[in-house]
Amino acid sequence: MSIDAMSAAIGQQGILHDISFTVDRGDWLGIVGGSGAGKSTLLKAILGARRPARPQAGSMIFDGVLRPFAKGWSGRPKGIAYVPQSPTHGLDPLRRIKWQWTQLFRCKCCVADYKPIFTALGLPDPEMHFPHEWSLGMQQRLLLAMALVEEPKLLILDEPTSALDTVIAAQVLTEVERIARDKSIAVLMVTHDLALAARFSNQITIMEQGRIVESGPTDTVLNRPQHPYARDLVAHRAWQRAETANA
Ligand SMILES: Nc1ncnc2c1ncn2[C@@H]1O[C@H](COP(=O)(O)OP(=O)(O)OP(=O)(O)O)[C@@H](O)[C@H]1O
Repeated sequence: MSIDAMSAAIGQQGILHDISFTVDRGDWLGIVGGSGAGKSTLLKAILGARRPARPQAGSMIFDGVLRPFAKGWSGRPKGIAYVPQSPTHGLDPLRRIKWQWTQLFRCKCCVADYKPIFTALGLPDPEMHFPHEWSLGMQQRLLLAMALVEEPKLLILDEPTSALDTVIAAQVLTEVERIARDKSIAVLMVTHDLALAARFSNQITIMEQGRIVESGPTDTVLNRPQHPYARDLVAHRAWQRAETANA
């Protein structure tokens, strides 16, 4: 998948400016930025949303199809799976988990047996449970499982560890990494945590105020950041690691 020269605005206010990047199948691109950098807006545009920001220029190539952003598209393109930041945005609170799982197979063509992926992500059998009877972390893992069984070509993760403790987060993302590698899935992960992005991504893009300010292989971004904001992020990550090591 590649994005070329994309921009988007809310009314007269520019939100995204000249965004370009590529993520190939089997690769993992981490998009890192602070609050308000435009990360979620970018993901929404890729999924076809035209609100709150309206894409104005640029194009996306996914699965060999060129899509100009200005024309827009209705609905998430087939082959893209998306895990939202908040599990409450992805699950129906009034339906049992098993029912929601079954719907996946009615609506989409995906692998049928949930047990291997549930086991791999540390989830119990859903039995008769409703989403609120599972912790937020379990719900987030459930959404990951639902995304992975679609066997997408592109998996989009919006702050995938926000509801997970550090140990579970590492285990779950390591499992996602294994599955993505096995199935040649391209992963696009948005996070404010450079250390997390560095652990799983082979490419990193850093955004500030709607613009890409640094981009490249993870080692290069970490060892030779050029932009002042990227240098700050890298320095902060080193501080985080030192704190963790001293704890
Ligand atoms: N519904 C909205 N109405 C007006 N402005 C909005 C709306 N949603 C987002 N914005 C603005 O768009 C910009 C980008 O927001 P966005 O949510 O994409 O940032 P983000 O990088 O995902 O931040 P965070 O990490 O805090 O979720 C911000 O300046 C924000 O104020």
